[in-house]
Amino acid sequence: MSTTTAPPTAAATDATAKLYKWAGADGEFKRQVSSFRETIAPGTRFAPESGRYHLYVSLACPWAHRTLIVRALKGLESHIGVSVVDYLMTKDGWHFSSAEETPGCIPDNLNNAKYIKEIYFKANPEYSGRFTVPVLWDTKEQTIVNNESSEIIRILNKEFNQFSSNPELDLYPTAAAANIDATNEWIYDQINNGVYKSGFATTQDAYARNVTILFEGLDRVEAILAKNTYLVDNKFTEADVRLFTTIVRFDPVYHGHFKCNLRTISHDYPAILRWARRIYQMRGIKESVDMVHIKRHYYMSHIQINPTQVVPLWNGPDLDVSPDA
Ligand SMILES: N[C@@H](CCC(=O)N[C@@H](CS)C(=O)NCC(=O)O)C(=O)O
Repeated sequence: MSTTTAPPTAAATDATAKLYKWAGADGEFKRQVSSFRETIAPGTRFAPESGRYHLYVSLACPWAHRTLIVRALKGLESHIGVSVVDYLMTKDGWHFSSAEETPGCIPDNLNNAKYIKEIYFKANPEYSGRFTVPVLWDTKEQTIVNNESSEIIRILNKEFNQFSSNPELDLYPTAAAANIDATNEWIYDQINNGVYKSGFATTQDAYARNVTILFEGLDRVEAILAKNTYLVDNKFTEADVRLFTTIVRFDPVYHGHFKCNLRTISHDYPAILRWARRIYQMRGIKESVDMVHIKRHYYMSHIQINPTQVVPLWNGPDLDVSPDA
């Protein structure tokens, strides 16, 4: 098979053009660096307050899903509001729909935006990056505090304990911080972002390299979870949350849509499956998993890789089964 397939320039559709914008000239997908990187802390411009901050999320997006999970685990639902975009990403990006139009959606009742990009322009009229979710919005300063999920989950974990119904849960304990950071690094590169690097690769070489590295990462996780209940120090931490949102999408989406098909979680990774079931069954987590949004988003939005927009039937393994079964 050719390893140097050229982009179909003349016949390129809008969607195809977008795909090639995501991948570099070397065929490798490059994820943009997030641009709003403030934190929330007492005595600063962004002080912790109940009802002041708002999350803009997609139920489909694994990065946004992390923030919803931490919000639920920490019991912050009545202190931090949420708007949920439609699963379909159009050429103007994420947009809002009513719950009647698309069940699960929560329109933007704060800024009355129709598109997520309006939130970015409200925060910075000169903004020129991608319009990604999650977004942590400050209703007082009328700006975006942060749009990087890995930082938002640390903010939610630590800065709202006075309002939290579960303040004793610490997903990033100091004693485990170095191990969590080290684990996050390779799991992000090989797995969380690895599925995208496989699925959005535009050359055979880039795809084959990344999919191989991805499965080496999953094998490494399987070996850890065969001996441990959780990824780091045998305690449930943010490292587990960050991986969970990728694993829950793996068989129903990444295996087919992103061609990550060397193995499945269901059949080939029993320890990962057991771990995923344990997490899925924690309080508040299964309610955050919306397979309709997840499957339709990927299969219907990325028309450059699925032009028919047909969505496969299978939802992946049954995560309601007891992890000890
Ligand atoms: N680094 C960001 C990545 C967020 C991200 O890439 N979100 C995707 C959805 S899964 C998005 O909104 N993409 C829109 C775009 O790139 O135009 C984070 O972890 O928060």
